[in-house]
Amino acid sequence: MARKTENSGPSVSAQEALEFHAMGRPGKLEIVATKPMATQRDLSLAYSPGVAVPVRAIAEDPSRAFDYTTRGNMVAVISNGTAILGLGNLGALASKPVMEGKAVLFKRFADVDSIDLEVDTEDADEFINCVRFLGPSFGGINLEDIKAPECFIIEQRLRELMDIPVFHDDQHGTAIISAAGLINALEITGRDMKTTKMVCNGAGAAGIACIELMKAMGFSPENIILCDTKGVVFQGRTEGMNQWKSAHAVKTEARSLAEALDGADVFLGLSAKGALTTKMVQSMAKNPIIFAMANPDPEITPEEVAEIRTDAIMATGRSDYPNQVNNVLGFPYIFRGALDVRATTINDEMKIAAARALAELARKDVPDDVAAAYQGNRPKFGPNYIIPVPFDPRLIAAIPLAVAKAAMESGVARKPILDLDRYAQELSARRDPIASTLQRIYDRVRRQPKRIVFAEGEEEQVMRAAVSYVNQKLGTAILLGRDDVIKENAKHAGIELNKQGIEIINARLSRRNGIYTDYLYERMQRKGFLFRDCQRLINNDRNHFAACMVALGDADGIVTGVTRNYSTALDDIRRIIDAKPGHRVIGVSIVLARGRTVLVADTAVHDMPNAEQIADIAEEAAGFARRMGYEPRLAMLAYSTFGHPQGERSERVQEAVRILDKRRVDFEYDGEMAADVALNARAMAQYPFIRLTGPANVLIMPAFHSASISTKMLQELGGSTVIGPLLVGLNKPVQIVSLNAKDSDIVNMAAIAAYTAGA
Ligand SMILES: NC(=O)C1=CN([C@@H]2O[C@H](COP(=O)(O)OP(=O)(O)OC[C@H]3O[C@@H](n4cnc5c(N)ncnc54)[C@H](OP(=O)(O)O)[C@@H]3O)[C@@H](O)[C@H]2O)C=CC1
Ligand SMILES: CC(=O)C(=O)O
Ligand SMILES: [Mg+2]
Repeated sequence: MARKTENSGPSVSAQEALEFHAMGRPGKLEIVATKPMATQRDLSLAYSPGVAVPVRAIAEDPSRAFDYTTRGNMVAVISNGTAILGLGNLGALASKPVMEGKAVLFKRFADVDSIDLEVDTEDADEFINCVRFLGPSFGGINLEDIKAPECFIIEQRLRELMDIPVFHDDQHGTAIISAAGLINALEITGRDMKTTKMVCNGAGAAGIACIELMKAMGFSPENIILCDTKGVVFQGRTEGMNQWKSAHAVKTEARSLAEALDGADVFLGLSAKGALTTKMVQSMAKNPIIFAMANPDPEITPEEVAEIRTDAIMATGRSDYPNQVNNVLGFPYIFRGALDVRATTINDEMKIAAARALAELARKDVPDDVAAAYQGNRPKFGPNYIIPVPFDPRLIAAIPLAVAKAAMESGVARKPILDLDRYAQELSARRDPIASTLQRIYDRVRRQPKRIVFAEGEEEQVMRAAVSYVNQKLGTAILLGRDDVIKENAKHAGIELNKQGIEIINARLSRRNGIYTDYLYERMQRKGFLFRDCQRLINNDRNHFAACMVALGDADGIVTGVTRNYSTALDDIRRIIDAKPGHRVIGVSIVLARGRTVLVADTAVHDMPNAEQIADIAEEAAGFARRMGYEPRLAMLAYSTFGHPQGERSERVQEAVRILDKRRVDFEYDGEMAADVALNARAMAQYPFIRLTGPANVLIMPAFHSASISTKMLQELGGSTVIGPLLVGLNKPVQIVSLNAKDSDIVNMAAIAAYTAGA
């Protein structure tokens, strides 16, 4: 039975939420140029006089706007803030964080560019008049958080006036996702749509759209009873009615929700917390299907249902129970498919196709690389798994493909896709693997929380990271430092440390101090260290103390580095923690650039590795790539490609390749090659004998300096995100952040340390 999952979704404090939105550049998105803007020539092309040429071309043929402007991949998220989430009418400006949030989810999940527009009027005509003229700017319009019944009028009029998709997500997104869940719930309980009896509680934006879609899918209108605050919407009712409710009024003797539910198969809740009672659930048919989707609190909790029935299939809108019906499963992918065929609208066929594709995905076996998105529990189609989770990486290929196909078949695609297999591949390439990798890391740590030492516990960003670590239910955060200094600094920064899961340890006062000193002395006595040197290090140096904690099992991992440079911190740690037997300690950086992720090694440890060491680094990096969920394709990089031009440094890399050949390793690798050949399929095609099946996703650098210089340049000049270097190959999990690391970097590294601490 569906119960709240332990170590469920992250809980965040109000302070964290505000800091998240305020940090760096306020808000959640920025505009980035996709063309160079560096030279006079660039400016002449981008703006006057060059820009006049596409202007004329578009004036002659409007479809050219898709070739020369952002229109084809750009969606506006538009609201007037009259029904912000479940918070009510708080106005256009207050809705901006939600709309910015949707804009970035579009990008994150489906690589759709998006911008939020908040329109400050509650008058439907004014709103329509404002939005109707925006068509030239966008490929689609996502209306959001506009209250019923105005939302129906607004959407209907804009659909008539505009030749691009206009889609109110609170209506249709909800309808599509709940339809997908329902298709599967019916299948599991052996029901037929035509004869299934459904009661929908809530006759607003979501409720009305849901039952309209259900009817379009095959439910019999006479089997669906709609209820609102006044009870059943029956034919002849006059109180609290409007034309949208009237359209679904049925002939029935039932007047209350309780009466309507007697013997019903399905309850769809799109109303309010607590609207469904256990008594009503008791009266439903065998194997009842209960979707209690009110947010944030459902109409009835899964626990309440479980108390009285064991045969129910239960879904909610929340992430902390199985079967989450959430619109993020839909809108990015639905628009992706619609944009890719330049659809004029999102019609019922496309909605139904999305719902069916979503439903089908839940019935498929979950492959390894997807199982991780499910917190390591490989879900199996059944009552507790009727719908995929938002982080399921298969969604990006499955849903847009289905939507695009339906658009073509129903005649609303202006640019049909001829090669659908190729389209499916292009869709998969859009997925951002590191985001799902980090999510997987967080999810697993949540299931197996770990004690992580935050060695520089007196630093403000470290304290914030520790709080975030605990709030995200990743485990216990141990702050090393002087109790009074930590508390004073925390007070000054407004950080609340007084919570379960945060421990403060003062090395000098710790009862383990003597044991750690003995341990360090044992290891260092023949390396020129006196006992008193070791005592001083344990008392004064937090890295040494932290490393002893981990070495002797008092903690699971360490994160450090904000007050020491990388190599000093690593030297401190290496006095106490060795390499894993048979492994080499290396640094791997994860580089995310334009939706692409590559791992780069060795970015931390070996200054000028010899051929044997380069081969070891390659093996270590390939193993790490697999642990992160990538099938490695390694390029052994040099300034030359397959012998040209010749030089001693390239020969070393060639030798490393021969060593890997002899070792008969079980991953793809080749080299030596230059970075452009490794990363660019066209450049690679000039070498038909190459053994890589595609562009490399792991780059093995010939030396530390090239690794360090290139990753830092990518970060500073290329706008790439670089995570790491992550330390790989140590016997205990330790991660060292950079001197200027932010709290979010520190938490990521703490989570990675916890993840590599294993089960
Ligand atoms: N899980 C998901 O993905 C989503 C969930 N929702 C949830 O659905 C609910 C409704 O949202 P939305 O349609 O946008 O809101 P609207 O304001 O448009 O509609 C609300 C409807 O619910 C009815 N209602 C409210 N309280 C009760 C009650 N106690 N018993 C019966 N009916 C009630 C109202 O009745 P009346 O007409 O008489 O006022 C109205 O018909 C919210 O809780 C929202 O969180 C919404 C979108 C997505
Ligand atoms: C989920 C959503 O869109 C809402 O609650 O409004
Ligand atoms: Mg909404």
